[in-house]
Amino acid sequence: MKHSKIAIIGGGNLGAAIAEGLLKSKFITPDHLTVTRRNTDALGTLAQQGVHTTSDNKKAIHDSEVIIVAVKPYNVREILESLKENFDPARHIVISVVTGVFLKDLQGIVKTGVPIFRAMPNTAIAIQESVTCLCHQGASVEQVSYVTELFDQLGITISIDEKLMDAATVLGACGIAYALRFIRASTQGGIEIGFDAKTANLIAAQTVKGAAELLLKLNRHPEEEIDKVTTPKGCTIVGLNEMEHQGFSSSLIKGIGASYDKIVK
Ligand SMILES: NC(=O)C1=CN([C@@H]2O[C@H](COP(=O)(O)OP(=O)(O)OC[C@H]3O[C@@H](n4cnc5c(N)ncnc54)[C@H](O)[C@@H]3O)[C@@H](O)[C@H]2O)C=CC1
Ligand SMILES: O=C(O)[C@@H]1CCC=N1
Repeated sequence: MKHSKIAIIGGGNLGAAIAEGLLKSKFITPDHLTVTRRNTDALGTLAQQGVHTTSDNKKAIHDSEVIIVAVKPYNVREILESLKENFDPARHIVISVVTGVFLKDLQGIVKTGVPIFRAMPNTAIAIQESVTCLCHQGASVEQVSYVTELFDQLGITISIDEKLMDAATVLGACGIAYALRFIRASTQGGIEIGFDAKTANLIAAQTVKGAAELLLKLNRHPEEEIDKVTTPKGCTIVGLNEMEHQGFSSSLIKGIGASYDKIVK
């Protein structure tokens, strides 16, 4: 599978981000990658790098072995059903990043026998910093290893039970927006206490990056690192406690629950 050609059906926010990440990682050369979209003008940046861009999904599938489906959940059935006869179970694998659409549903709309993966990355895949949760049905050991290697190039990959895929969507994919909102709020606070917006944003973003790296690189628990910052009677604990009085952790937990309910209910 190593030198397989890849087609991304639906070069929108996530599909284009996956393409960018694949190119940056050099997992694939531009001439082995096709990205489709109804309006291909929006794929100009990829086309300039040598990626095939087209609105012809049938040709994209014909020219590729690995088909990444990145269209909206309400479009996926109609699009895949119209392409059913273009799949060859002996040649193709499908990777769906579509939220809330189960392997068993995909199995019913993709041609019988085609191995199917569900992947849940986030938009940091464009810079090879995604966390991608993965599950599959009907794939060989070689295919699983290929797909894992593909997403490993684009961040970290975690193999999960499909029943956790909705939770992965919320924590990992929606999580990018939650984290960015935290940075935006920090920036606004930073401006109130004296920084210009650009400097405040830089300090807030690098601080979040540093905090995350303390956990990822040193394998620490958040509270262990928080203890090191909270001087007794100091300013950090006063700020943190005020945030908690205002519902900081509670609002985040409730927001995660609300996002989850939106997918599953
Ligand atoms: N945006 C995100 O952060 C994440 C999105 N997802 C999932 O990925 C999927 C795509 O999401 P987005 O990229 O945000 O949506 P999007 O709307 O930006 O992208 C979908 C693209 O599909 C294209 N499209 C529609 N019909 C088509 C057709 N017949 N042939 C080819 N292309 C067609 C649209 O023009 C659009 O560019 C969704 O199912 C979403 O739930 C999953 C994880 C994260
Ligand atoms: O908000 C959404 O529906 C999609 C799923 C994960 C990220 N964006």
